[in-house]
Amino acid sequence: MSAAKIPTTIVTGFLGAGKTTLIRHVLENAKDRRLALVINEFGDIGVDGEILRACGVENCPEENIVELANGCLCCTVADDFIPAIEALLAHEKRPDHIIIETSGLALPKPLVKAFDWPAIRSKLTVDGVIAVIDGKAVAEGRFADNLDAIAQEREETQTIDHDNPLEEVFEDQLLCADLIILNKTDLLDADEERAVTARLAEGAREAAKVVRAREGRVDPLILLGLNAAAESDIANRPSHHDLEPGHDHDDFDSFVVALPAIVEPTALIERIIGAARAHDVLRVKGFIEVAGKPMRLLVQGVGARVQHHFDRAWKPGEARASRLVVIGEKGIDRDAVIAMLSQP
Ligand SMILES: Nc1nc2c(ncn2[C@@H]2O[C@H](COP(=O)(O)OP(=O)(O)OP(=O)(O)O)[C@@H](O)[C@H]2O)c(=O)[nH]1
Repeated sequence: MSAAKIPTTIVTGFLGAGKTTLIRHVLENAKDRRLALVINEFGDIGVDGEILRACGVENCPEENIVELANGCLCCTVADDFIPAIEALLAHEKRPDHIIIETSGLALPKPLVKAFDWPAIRSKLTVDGVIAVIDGKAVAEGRFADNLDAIAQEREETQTIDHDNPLEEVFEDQLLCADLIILNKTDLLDADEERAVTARLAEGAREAAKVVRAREGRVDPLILLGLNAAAESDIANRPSHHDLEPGHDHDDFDSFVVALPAIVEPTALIERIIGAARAHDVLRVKGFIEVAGKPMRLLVQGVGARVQHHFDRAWKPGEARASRLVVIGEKGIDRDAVIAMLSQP
């Protein structure tokens, strides 16, 4: 008997939108299914994989978590993605469902296309593309272009061209989605939420539903089992890059800042906020050693909104390195950011 295709969910969404948070919620609440994860990050440090491994849930054992750090899955489909999937399928127990977290800068469409390749098509199907949206970032105009103007341009010229690289990535992710999670609703007032919902509905495919969420808390029954077979529906998922080659993450830059152990988290958080404001840092994340503490400090910044908490104890023998990955637009003043973050 030939095995049924394994449903695979692609989770897309701009840097810091809440993809890892959403996946963590799925891991903790879909215990009836054996899950596998493929996690792709733009920066050099595998922070998302670390966070998800730290959940330690039985339905997603460590061997089922594959990390593809330092790259962008959409550009390395053949080199990285296919071998990762083959390795997952080689395990004795096949996963019931695979979840792929793409990097915040990845375009989902090339990945969906890979599911149309014979080697993958016979084994997997794209159950759905889920776009996680940072509602506050949209409300603040982070990806601003007037969606009416975009729709009109698309109608008139069949192309969508923007100066703002953030917007192109955001738009591509939205246009590929079967389901849109409007996340961070706790940061939106009623007017903002109405406006953002309307903009998402305009920018997305007609079939895509918008579901509101806080901390990615959405019932896995809503997220998994969409049966979209997106690989057979690629033509209906327009992209900025359909007519022009090239990829937007050339417009972004990432680097790692190594720090000594800190004494006081608040002072570091203030420095990160200062650097984010002064140099338009898009994303900061990493683990920090706090002198005298047995736990590692997880630091997460999305723009100037920075959160931190101790996520788990350092393991015996584990290098207690303090490293933050920083992502900004190309041309970000790397030295100035490093100097600001490194101040004693
Ligand atoms: N206020 C608020 N913060 C949230 C919510 N969901 C996630 N966050 C925070 O946003 C930050 C980024 O969340 P992640 O889940 O790491 O986002 P991501 O999309 O995986 O980020 P990248 O993989 O770096 O692109 C973290 O500090 C989260 O705690 C939410 O609903 N409300």
